[in-house]
Amino acid sequence: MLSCRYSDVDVFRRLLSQAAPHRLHLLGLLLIGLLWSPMALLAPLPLKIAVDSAVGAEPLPSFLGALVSNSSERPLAALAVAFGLAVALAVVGQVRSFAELLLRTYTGEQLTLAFRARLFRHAQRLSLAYHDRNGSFDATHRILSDAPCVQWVTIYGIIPVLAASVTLIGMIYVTAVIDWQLAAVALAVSPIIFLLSRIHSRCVRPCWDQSRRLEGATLSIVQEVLSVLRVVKAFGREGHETERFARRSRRVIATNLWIAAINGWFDLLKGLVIALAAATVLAIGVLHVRAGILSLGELLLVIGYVWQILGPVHTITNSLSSLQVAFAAGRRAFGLLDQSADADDRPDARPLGRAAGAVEFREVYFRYDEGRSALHDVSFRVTPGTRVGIVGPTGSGKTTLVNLLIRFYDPTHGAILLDGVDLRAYRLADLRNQFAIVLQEPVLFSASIADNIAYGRPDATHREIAEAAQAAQVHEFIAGLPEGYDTQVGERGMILSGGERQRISLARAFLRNAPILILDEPTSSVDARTEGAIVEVLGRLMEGRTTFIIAHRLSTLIHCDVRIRIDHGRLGPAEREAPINTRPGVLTLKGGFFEAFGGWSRARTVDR
Ligand SMILES: Nc1ncnc2c1ncn2[C@@H]1O[C@H](COP(=O)(O)OP(=O)(O)OP(=O)(O)O)[C@@H](O)[C@H]1O
Repeated sequence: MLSCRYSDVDVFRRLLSQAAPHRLHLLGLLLIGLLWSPMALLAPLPLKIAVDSAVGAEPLPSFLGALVSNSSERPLAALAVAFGLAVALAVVGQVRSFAELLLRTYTGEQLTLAFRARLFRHAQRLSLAYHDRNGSFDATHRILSDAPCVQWVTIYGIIPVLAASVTLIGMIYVTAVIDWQLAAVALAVSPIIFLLSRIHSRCVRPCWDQSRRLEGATLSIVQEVLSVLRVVKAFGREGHETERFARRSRRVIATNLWIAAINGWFDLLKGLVIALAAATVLAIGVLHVRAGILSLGELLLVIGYVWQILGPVHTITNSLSSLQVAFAAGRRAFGLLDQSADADDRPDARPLGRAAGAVEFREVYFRYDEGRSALHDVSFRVTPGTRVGIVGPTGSGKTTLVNLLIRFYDPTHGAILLDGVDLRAYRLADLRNQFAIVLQEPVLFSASIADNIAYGRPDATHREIAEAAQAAQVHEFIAGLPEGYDTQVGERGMILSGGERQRISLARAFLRNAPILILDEPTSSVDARTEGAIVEVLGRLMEGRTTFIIAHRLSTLIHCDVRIRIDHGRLGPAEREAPINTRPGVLTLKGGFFEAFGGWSRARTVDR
């Protein structure tokens, strides 16, 4: 499993370095947390003063004794001191909590945002093969649900543990000064509690890993169904999908129940140890009061401190066990981050300005993961500006061929050359800049029409956007909309018709002005009338660009110079009627090697 190879220490170390840029905020939080320590030490004091000096006849503690000179006023003054101290402690405590809440929320959100952004950036760089294998929701879940682990570990893990540790030391010291025997009893439980916590963490760790994994898989059903809701509704499968979701959810519930049972058992054990310690302290304390070693107020003070000692021990052990869920999430997040990106640039990767557009496939073989071969010994060459139609039965490898050209995947064997250089030798970003893509199902984003057209060239001016829209014959339609180019198209452009969406994506390709054009069945989702208009636009778009157009309809191939056929991943024989256009273009076959030279005359092609 992708995420299980990291130890808790690895995850902890890496989360700390992820949080490092916010160390000042975290330090502030720690200081505010440490304020808790003196306040906890002072908390039982009003009760001691009230019992010993207001009810009883003990003098006030020396640092307060100077405030009261007349002994007849002492009970009243002691009561006033106890009252004032209780209110002051409560107010300071509330102010401290308020400041802590604000700083904790701010820092927590910043930490999560930074980690999410890092994961999101990396998820976009991962290969399509990774996303094909794991499903897109897997990454979504890691980005949204697992990224907060960075704040769980730092803000809800380390800081409470450090603050509680300091409080613990203070409490033990003060208790020991008052009555060392009671302090020793309280202290004796700590190792037992820590031991129980350690066993607890070991038991619960694999369960949390499983729970996070199952939760991701369950939520992926929601994502899948909502993204294809039209189909689900059309087939009336809402009930089935709900049941599928419920079935997976039941497994999550079972795992979480198991975790709750483990937590419950260990809490019970820890509670029992703590209760035994508190009862022992009470019994010894009462004996000490009877023996005159302690006053009643001091006993109450010590009992207060003993609870305060056990409180931090509880906080520390609880924080340590709840860190397990954070570590499980961290393992998943780093599992994603450690996947190597798409296609990493070689150290000596060469820059590429604007390619001429000569493309060569040289004995290319390709298979997806463990699957069967998708391309088999494909070799052909086209000169710049050649318009290549790609035909073949469904599943024959047409899309795979263009996916390799864009370097969505690398060939398993062989090479693809652009302008005579292996694609892998170029900087990936520069290489991808050479392409404009128009897909069968146009992809629009939930933004304005202008933003959608400028997607491939965000720096384009309004005028350039309008010119591209004119070239794609969609300007008039856009101009007629109440908000024109600022019209928001909704999620995936759903407020527009298929033909309108396709023209906008053609405008995007015009604006991109790339030397190589990839068209994947660009007319298959529109009606015959729209198709005619789009084919005309395509003709202009292809001019001067090396074009690969996948099509089933012959009418879409009308502007092609050559046509190649793929069958079961192999390049088929040349199509006799291939060069449909009058543009110079020719096909030759040399054994298995298929070439298309734009410079040859059409006459020779026909003669062949
Ligand atoms: N992501 C993938 N993972 C595994 N196998 C895949 C993947 N994509 C495609 N294939 C397989 O590779 C082969 C070629 O698929 P490809 O999509 O290239 O065919 P195509 O000719 O474009 O089909 P169509 O005309 O139906 O779009 C098919 O057998 C297909 O099942």
